[in-house]
Amino acid sequence: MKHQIIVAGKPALAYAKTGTAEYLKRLKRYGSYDLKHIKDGSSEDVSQRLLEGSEGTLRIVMDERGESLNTAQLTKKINAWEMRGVKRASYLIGASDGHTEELRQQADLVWALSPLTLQHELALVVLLEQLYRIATIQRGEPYHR
Ligand SMILES: C[S@@+](CC[C@H](N)C(=O)[O-])C[C@H]1O[C@@H](n2cnc3c(N)ncnc32)[C@H](O)[C@@H]1O
Repeated sequence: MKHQIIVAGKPALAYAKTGTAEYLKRLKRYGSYDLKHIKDGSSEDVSQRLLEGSEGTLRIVMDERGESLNTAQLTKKINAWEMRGVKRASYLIGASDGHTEELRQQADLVWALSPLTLQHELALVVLLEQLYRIATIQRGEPYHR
């Protein structure tokens, strides 16, 4: 399965840029993980861009109100999607005002990394670390303990 991560707004925080670059570099060994930044704006505009950008893919909407899953549960879900023949998944990170209800309704999964509201670039780094962790679990490598 190919993974694309779409984030609203340009990268601005130095620590997040470093973390993002580190996990994207690590993920290269494991498959296709593409990061796209889209223009920031109102919740409605950003959600519309996220909807369009993820057209035809499995949609995972990142949102603190979503389902709380541990890493093993997420790994199982990704394995099941791959078994079902899903070719592309999109992980959608919103802007300061969050996602519209319409976008949440169009999601295959609304996933909360935690019940805390995270700055969107920090949410991106946590998401990438989890995707890396899941990729190592799928390969049977010892990163996850
Ligand atoms: C600053 S947050 C937006 C908060 C906004 N007040 C809301 O109601 O959603 C920006 C984006 O970061 C992501 N995000 C923040 N915290 C998250 C969490 N705990 N789990 C998953 N995604 C999160 C979401 O995609 C969110 O749209």
